Amino acid sequence: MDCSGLLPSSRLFFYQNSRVLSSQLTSTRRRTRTFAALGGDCAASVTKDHSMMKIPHVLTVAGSDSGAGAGIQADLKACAARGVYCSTVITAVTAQNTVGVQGVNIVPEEFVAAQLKSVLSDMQVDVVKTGMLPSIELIKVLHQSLREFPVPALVVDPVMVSTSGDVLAGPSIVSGFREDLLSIADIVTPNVKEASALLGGMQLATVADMYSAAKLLHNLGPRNVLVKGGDLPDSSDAIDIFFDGEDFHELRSSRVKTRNTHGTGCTLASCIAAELAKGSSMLSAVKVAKRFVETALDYSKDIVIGSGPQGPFDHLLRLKSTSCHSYRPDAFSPSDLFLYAVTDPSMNKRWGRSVTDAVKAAIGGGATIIQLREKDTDTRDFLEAAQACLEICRPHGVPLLINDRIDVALACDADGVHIGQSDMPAHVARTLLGPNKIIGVSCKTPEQAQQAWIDGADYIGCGGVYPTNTKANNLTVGLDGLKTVCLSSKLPVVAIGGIGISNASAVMKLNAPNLKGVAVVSALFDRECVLTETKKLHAVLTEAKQMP
Ligand SMILES: Nc1ncnc2c1ncn2[C@@H]1O[C@H](COP(=O)(O)OP(=O)(O)OP(=O)(O)O)[C@@H](O)[C@H]1O
Ligand SMILES: Cc1ncc(CO)c(N)n1
Ligand SMILES: [Mg+2]
Repeated sequence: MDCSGLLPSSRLFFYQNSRVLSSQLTSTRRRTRTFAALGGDCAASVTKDHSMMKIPHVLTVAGSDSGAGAGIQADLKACAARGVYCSTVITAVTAQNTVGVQGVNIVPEEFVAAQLKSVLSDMQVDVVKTGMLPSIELIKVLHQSLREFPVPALVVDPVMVSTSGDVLAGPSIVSGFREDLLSIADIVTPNVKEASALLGGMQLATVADMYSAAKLLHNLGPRNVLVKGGDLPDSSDAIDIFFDGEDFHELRSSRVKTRNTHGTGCTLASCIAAELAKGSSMLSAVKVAKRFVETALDYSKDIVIGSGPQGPFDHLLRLKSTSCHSYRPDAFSPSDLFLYAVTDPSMNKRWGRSVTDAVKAAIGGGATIIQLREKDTDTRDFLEAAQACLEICRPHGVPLLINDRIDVALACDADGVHIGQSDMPAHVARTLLGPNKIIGVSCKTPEQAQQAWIDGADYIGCGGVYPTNTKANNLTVGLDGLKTVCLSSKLPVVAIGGIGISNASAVMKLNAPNLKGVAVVSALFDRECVLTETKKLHAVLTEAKQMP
């Protein structure tokens, strides 16, 4: 199919030769035989407007993996994880899973050409990364497109054999790589089997062989070579050999013990491309990419996806925290504020109990949300306490919030934070924590409540309602102040400050529809039996709720 039919011809003409040079790729040493980039015109004028932002852009030309561990899907995830835009030209659709490759359907040449033209004629691609190129004809199509639409850099991952041993591009492809792509590649990244195939079947069994292969491959024309040793037999480290034509670098990382290594090669190449698009030098791009793969493998070593011998890993380092053990279906429900327990290390110390025992007892008594307020606790101890408390809270579906410390909340993947007026602004916390975490803000006035809403908070903590010893120099707002804040905001409110069994009912009788509960410290934790006190308070609140 001819894609020019899709565009008005004048527009197509307009787009031809539209290129913006970005990053230092263009200013670094480039051989004349690599693609010379053309100067700007219409697209350049767009990016000259300083209110517009040029986004680093990788185009991957690769195959689809239905299991989404490798190929196009790995490339998209790797670029997303590295903060780079990724467009996609699909060369083949594979039926693939953790067992192996069950089928390959090659996309017709004309349609690969059409995809290439669509992307390259319009979008400002910084780096093209190639993966599965299953026929010599497709290599020719790519070569031709890159002539027509030059790009600043080309990363060639010469995909031939997957780690599962399945052939993704037959031996006839070798001449295509050698004749058309290697000479224009800024880097080529074969695994040991692919390096062997590109070198006519050379034996590659040791690290020394990888050095020799890197040198011989460099003679075929790429500016840099990375021979990847992920599949090197009998090696306890994951060793890759980088050669830039002058110096060798032996890049080592510890070998992560995991079955989840499907797509490491695609990910590594995409990550190299992403770093280049951001302006990195080649060696630092390769080092960052290798560290990224190692980190992602280590994070994902225990996850189970599929039943075959080789599983995918988690590029975004997110899946474990949303697994069935720890997933709370609702990010935040205002009814969680009903009986809000706030811990205090000095009270726990006074009564000789650990924070975990305190949290267990509070949940046992009916607390609906827990806030860890570990003032003056070392960061390391705070994090350990938070991790231990999360293990208690999660099975009960009780959210755990961290007071003040966004870093601790992020580190332990807590359910959210509670922040005061002098802590980090709520909108910054929201950016750091993402859309799903709970953010509560202490407010004493309608203005502060308004700001909390604007900043994306989930609830307001309003107080001190009554005088309290827990917080020094705390201004008491009283029931009137609480009511004013409740009426001024759409956000759910929890009342705090000097509230206990004797006065909780009076607070709830305020009858503001968005007043959802009370937060308590001393009334639960400065007592001998947390369980009993929590139960009593729960009963009082339940009764108050039932009153007309
Ligand atoms: N178990 C592991 N632990 C740490 N790093 C690894 C491991 N396995 C592979 N790597 C690294 O991952 C990168 C990709 O290497 P590998 O040799 O597996 O590529 P590949 O065979 O092309 O991958 P695939 O075909 O699975 O996409 C290399 O940097 C390699 O060192
Ligand atoms: C589509 C595709 N590309 C690359 C690889 C290499 O891992 C794979 N398994 N599948
Ligand atoms: Mg591998």
